[in-house]
Amino acid sequence: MAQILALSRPLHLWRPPWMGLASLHSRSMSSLEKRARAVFSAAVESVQPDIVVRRGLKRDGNKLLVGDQSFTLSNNLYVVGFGKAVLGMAAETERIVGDHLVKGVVSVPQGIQNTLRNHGKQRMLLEDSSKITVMEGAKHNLPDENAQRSAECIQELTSGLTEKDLLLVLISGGGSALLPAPAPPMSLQEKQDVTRRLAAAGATIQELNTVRRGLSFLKGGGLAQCAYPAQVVALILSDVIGDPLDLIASGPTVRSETRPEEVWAIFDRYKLSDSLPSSVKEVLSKTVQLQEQPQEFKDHVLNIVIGSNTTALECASHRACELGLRPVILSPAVCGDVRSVARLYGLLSRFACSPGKEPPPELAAQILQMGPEVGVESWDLCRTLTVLEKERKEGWGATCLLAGGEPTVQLTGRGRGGRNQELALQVGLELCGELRSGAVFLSGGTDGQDGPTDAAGAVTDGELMDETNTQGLDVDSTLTNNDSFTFFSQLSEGRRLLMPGLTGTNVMDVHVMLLPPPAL
Ligand SMILES: Nc1ncnc2c1ncn2[C@@H]1O[C@H](COP(=O)(O)OP(=O)(O)OP(=O)(O)O)[C@@H](O)[C@H]1O
Ligand SMILES: O=C(O)[C@H](O)CO
Repeated sequence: MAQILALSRPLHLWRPPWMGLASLHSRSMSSLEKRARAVFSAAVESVQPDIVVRRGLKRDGNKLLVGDQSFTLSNNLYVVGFGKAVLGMAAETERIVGDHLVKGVVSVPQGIQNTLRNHGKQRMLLEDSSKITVMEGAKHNLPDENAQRSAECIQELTSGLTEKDLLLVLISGGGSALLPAPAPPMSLQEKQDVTRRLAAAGATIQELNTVRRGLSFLKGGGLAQCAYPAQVVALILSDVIGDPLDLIASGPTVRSETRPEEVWAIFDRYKLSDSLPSSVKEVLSKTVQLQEQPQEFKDHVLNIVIGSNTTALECASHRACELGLRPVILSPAVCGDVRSVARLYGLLSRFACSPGKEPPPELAAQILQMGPEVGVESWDLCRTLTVLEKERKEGWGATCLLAGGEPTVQLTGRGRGGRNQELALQVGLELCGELRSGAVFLSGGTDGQDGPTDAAGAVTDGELMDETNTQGLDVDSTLTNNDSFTFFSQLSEGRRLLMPGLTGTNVMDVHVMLLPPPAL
């Protein structure tokens, strides 16, 4: 039972008993902060490329077991892949089924082999004897000539397969830019310009990839079409909310019914329709005759998600239990503006930690009202509130609230930062209200990068403003300039930054909020 210290400060500076003096405070906070970081590390570890491939591919002699299906291996195996995590996926695939592998081609980000080597991630690299050709490209995540050559090699390999062959397709985030195949007569440059303008206009990944599918002959099921009549098995590491098979890397193995009018509607929404090259209009004017697929064509493709944000949160939850925390998963689909998401987390921390027998009655309604704004379903919010209420009453340990997704930031400045660092800062401000509950918040990108910075995210708590004011930093100008990386780099020598380095995986962002029990 925590020692109850006499309330020797004005109420607005009140701190719960477990925080006590500064030295005790830093120790208890470092304990909570260390555990938040450990939970995040467990989340990232659980979706490492080798681990997800081992989870998705089982070997039983000459049988390859994927999901509930079994495929016969007889030196008939081919591998293609494209995405930021695909090199590690290919390395593990070759360790499992390399004895039946004829050949393969993977399209991976420019410079990734050196980066992984420099990060000591040898397990994510192919052996010198590998039968898989590694092709690097798509610098800065933009489709370029190198990536186009990779796509041509992948197309050439898949187009030559027969019904006796088995094609493993490894797919992860960043795959769209690594498999560029503009439908003629569009040029790569024209496709690149359209993609860049749409992203700059604020198009969501769903909109972006719907357009990409409409303008590419390999996306939207085109790759599976090339491989027919070979058996296709796509192993997918999802970096899109809801794990939509037809949108992850623009669904090259998922036949999509992208109609021209869908694409035009997106161009109209972002006011690009009147400034498109004629080649785009020509591609979209070709009426795509979507014949009813023969059943055997549908049967020849198996798409399976082998890792996602949900996977990461479930493993984070187990780690939280091991660390003496009580986990509750809110949702893997958090989205919307970081300010709204921060507001939700602030309300949830008050609901869980405000002193007294019951939470303030108005909080539950305010929290439920925010659901649509941040992409969280009402039943997920109700379930979470029920758990938080129950844990208030039992109050034997801190609650570990887990969530994931991909919030957005309206960029108004030219500073250096990322959505995870900006979210952590905004939540820190929420936690600095009159209730100093001792809550700790962490937001991190599972790929180890947050925006164009070396940080994955940051950790904040109710002491943030005291620390900031003591060190003379200015939060308002930081937020106006979207300069969260500079802010956290300067604050306490950067100790609040999350710096795991390149992780080799990507299942969007993970949010961890540790909520100590309320004082009675
Ligand atoms: N200075 C900044 N402050 C806050 N957010 C920023 C800043 N610069 C960029 N961003 C946000 O970061 C997002 C890009 O994040 P990031 O580079 O981590 O890629 P991503 O969305 O994770 O995609 P991928 O899955 O390919 O890594 C942009 O959508 C932008 O909103
Ligand atoms: O490559 C892409 O399209 C994005 O990472 C979404 O999967």
